[in-house]
Formats: sequence, structure tokens, C-alpha cells
Amino acid sequence: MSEPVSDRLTVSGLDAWYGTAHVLFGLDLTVEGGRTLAVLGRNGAGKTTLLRSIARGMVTTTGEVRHGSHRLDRMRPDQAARSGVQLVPEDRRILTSLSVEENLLLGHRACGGREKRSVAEMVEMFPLLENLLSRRGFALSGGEQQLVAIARAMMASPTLLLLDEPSEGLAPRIVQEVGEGLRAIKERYAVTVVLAEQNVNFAMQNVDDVCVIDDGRIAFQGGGAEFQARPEIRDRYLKV
Ligand SMILES: Nc1ncnc2c1ncn2[C@@H]1O[C@H](COP(=O)(O)OP(=O)(O)OP(=O)(O)O)[C@@H](O)[C@H]1O
Repeated sequence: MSEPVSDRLTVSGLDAWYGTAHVLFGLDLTVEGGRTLAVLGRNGAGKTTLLRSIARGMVTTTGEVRHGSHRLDRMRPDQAARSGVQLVPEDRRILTSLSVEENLLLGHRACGGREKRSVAEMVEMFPLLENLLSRRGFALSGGEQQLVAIARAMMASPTLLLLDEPSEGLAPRIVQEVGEGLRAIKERYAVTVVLAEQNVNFAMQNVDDVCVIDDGRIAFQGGGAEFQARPEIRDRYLKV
């Protein structure tokens, strides 16, 4: 059974810098609560930086980032995490000396006051985890690491889940498992998802809305069907 719909994410006039390098320019973006948005764009377009700007990590920003009643742009990364924001970074950050189960339980540290999710719930969503629970992080494949990283983020009962290139470098079977897990998450939990992707086909199977970033600016924002109906957007901003 689904939980009630979660809060809207609104980004207004967002600029971002790494030191003196200005990489995002005046981004305005809305994701309605409970929807899934794909952020598409070429290498270096600014997808990761947008996710970091929302989760408050590693980048300096101006402008507003609101999630429900929370002003994320005024928070430190740990505060944003406790408020319900979870970022699964491209490098996944699995702790190699801990078992999969121990990695998953680390997710509880960011629960804030929300209900803790169980390892058993994660296994229901990602069945491949069942036989991996006692395995150490160093013995996981890239795909297995991705499943553990998403499940660990879900252990914190996030209301906003940010995924950075979840299908990158994965075998087709694992890409399928990631997609199925995402759909199970959306059916079961009230969570808004923002997914940065280069794999347009994977994105289109798993999202409601699309935003295309080009050189740090939003080039397109709309529904998945509208994006699919306008191949010129793909040709102009996504082809290499
Ligand atoms: N730590 C950093 N310090 C300085 N510049 C950075 C840093 N991280 C990213 N950049 C620059 O910021 C711009 C946006 O990078 P970002 O990683 O957000 O793009 P991306 O769309 O996620 O690309 P990719 O698909 O290659 O990950 C690029 O020009 C990149 O070189």
C-alpha cells in the first residue's frame, strides 16, 4: 500500500561554483511530490552539481532550494540528510570492510525522527541482496554496490532520493534490478526521486518528468511524453 504523497522540491535561481569556477547558472526547477525526474545532459553539463547543490555537498551555491517546508540551501549536508534528503553518489561509497547488512544499517543514522526501515524491506525491493547480506563490501561487484547504496539510502526513510548515474557501467541484468527496485520504491513509499542519467533509455523507463541541462543551464523541462515527442531536444543536447 502506498504512503501519502511527499513534498514538492523547488529550486529557484540556483547558481553553483567550485572555487571560482561558475558551473550552474540561474536554474529554476520544480518536482512535484512523489514524482520522479530525470536530469539528462552531456558529460560536464552540471547534473552531479545540481544533485550536490540540493544535498548541500562539496559546492558553493546561491539561490533557493526548498523541499516542502525545509530550506535546504540554509542547511549543512548532515542537516539536509536528517531532514529527509539522501544522495547516492556516482562512486557509491560502500564501506569495504563492513558487511552488506552493516552497510545497510548505517542508513539509520540519517533517519532524523522518521521511522527506521528494515533490512528485510530492502530485500523485498532488491531480491539480489538476500544472498549478499553477510558479504563484505570489498567483495561486491559494481552493480551489487549500486543496489546496496540505493538500499542504504532507503534505510534512512528519505522523502527526497537523489541518484547520480545509477545505471552507469552496470551489466544489463543489474540495470534491470535497479529499475525494478526503483519502481518498487515508488509504489511503496512516499518519496520524490531525482535521477541524473546519461542512459536516456533507462531514464525513460523509470521517470515521470525530464529536465535537460546544457552547459549549466536548463535547456528543457517537461513531462516524459513531451520529451519523447521532441527528438530535436535529444539531438541537440544529448548526442555526443
Ligand atoms: N570538484 C570540482 N572542482 C572543480 N570543477 C568541478 C568539480 N566537479 C565538477 N566540476 C566541473 O563542473 C562542471 C559540471 O560538472 P558535473 O560533474 O556537475 O557534470 P555532470 O553533468 O554530472 O557530468 P558527468 O556526466 O561527466 O558526471 C564541469 O565543467 C566539471 O568539470
